[in-house]
Amino acid sequence: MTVNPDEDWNFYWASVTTVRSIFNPSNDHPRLTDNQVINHFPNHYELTRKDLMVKNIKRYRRELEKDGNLLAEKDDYGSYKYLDFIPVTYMMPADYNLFADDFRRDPNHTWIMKPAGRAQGKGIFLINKMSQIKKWSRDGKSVPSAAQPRETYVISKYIDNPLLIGGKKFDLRLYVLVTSFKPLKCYLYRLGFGRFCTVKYIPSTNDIDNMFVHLTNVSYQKQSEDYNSIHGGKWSIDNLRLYLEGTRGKKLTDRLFDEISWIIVHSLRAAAAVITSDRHCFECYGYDIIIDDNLKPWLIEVNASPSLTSTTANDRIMKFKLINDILNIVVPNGDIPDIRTKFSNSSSSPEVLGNFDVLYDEDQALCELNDKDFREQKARGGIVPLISKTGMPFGKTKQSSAWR
Ligand SMILES: Nc1ncnc2c1ncn2[C@@H]1O[C@H](COP(=O)(O)OP(=O)(O)OP(=O)(O)O)[C@@H](O)[C@H]1O
Repeated sequence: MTVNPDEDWNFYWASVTTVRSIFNPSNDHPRLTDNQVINHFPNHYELTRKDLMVKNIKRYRRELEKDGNLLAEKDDYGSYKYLDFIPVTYMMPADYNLFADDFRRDPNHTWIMKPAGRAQGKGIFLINKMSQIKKWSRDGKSVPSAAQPRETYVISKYIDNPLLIGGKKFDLRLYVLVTSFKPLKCYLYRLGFGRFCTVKYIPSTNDIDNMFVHLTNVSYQKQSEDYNSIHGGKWSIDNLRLYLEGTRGKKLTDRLFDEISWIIVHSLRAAAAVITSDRHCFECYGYDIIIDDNLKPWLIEVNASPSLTSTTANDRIMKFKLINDILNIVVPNGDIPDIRTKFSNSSSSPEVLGNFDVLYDEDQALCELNDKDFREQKARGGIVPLISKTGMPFGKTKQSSAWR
């Protein structure tokens, strides 16, 4: 759809395709006015395409490491101590040799192949033999041409020890609103949920073709004959949290949710270096997180257009609230937006935040670090000040307010 941004609108909830067209410099669109806000950043795909997200997080870690930043410290096995939150991932076919080396070192591990730019579980498959990837490589060779180049895939280490509830695998769908990347300001929604598989998880090598066991996407699970349309295979974060506190204890549960906040903030910081922080833009991302049975969270993917369709009555209420709460933050009081004072007036008061909590506000984080703390941190190796409003480093020592 082509849209003339000069039309009479102030707030646009657009598809990613429309946004691409609006920000495409070769299109003949007039510039957006100061009174127009839109729901995607121009190059959001730096975070929301699977391959680019991984590339940017890897670059972010490398840069911190080069700066001698303590955040990029590694353990004795060479893994990042604090920033090891994405499964080992390679681009295919570009990184084929690197992947092959890794595969040979640990030939019993299962890997998951995913087309970089698709969604809803489409085109995903699991492999645990080198012959399977060779076959994929051979089959693809006949297809690509200059006009239709080969689709990029990512291949990631499969998290084969997911935390199970009732014997089933699940992941978390969390909503994160970003109103600015530079400085970074982001909000976390309290009403996320767990999305469960319909079939019990059996970590057997024979079962790698049954995607009802392995993929938690609702769009996929809906096709299963075991799909329950009353609860839709979803469980609220509050209930999940209660369950985890009951089974694993409060301390470990708090730490898990702190680590999830940590992952979100650092993935956004990684993207902030390359995303155009256009002041007309805000974006609500759908974060997909898998928790393993050691209660370690892993970032699987960030979606630019998380589904707003509802599968159950509760879902409909939650999504209604989500849209309402986003609107209250980005268009406070229903006033005409003005990007010169973008979302600045009231966007942190509880009435405006609704079910959102400010997760990270770079402006505030920097201001609230007093000189002494800052100098001490610098002296300890130039650590980037990533400090919550309470003065505590995010995710490491105190439960962030977003989950209370
Ligand atoms: N490394 C992994 N380890 C274990 N499970 C994974 C891994 N990567 C993906 N999955 C499973 O596969 C599902 C689909 O993966 P992913 O979200 O990356 O693809 P998608 O098709 O883009 O889905 P979406 O519709 O959420 O955009 C995840 O929800 C998760 O259940």
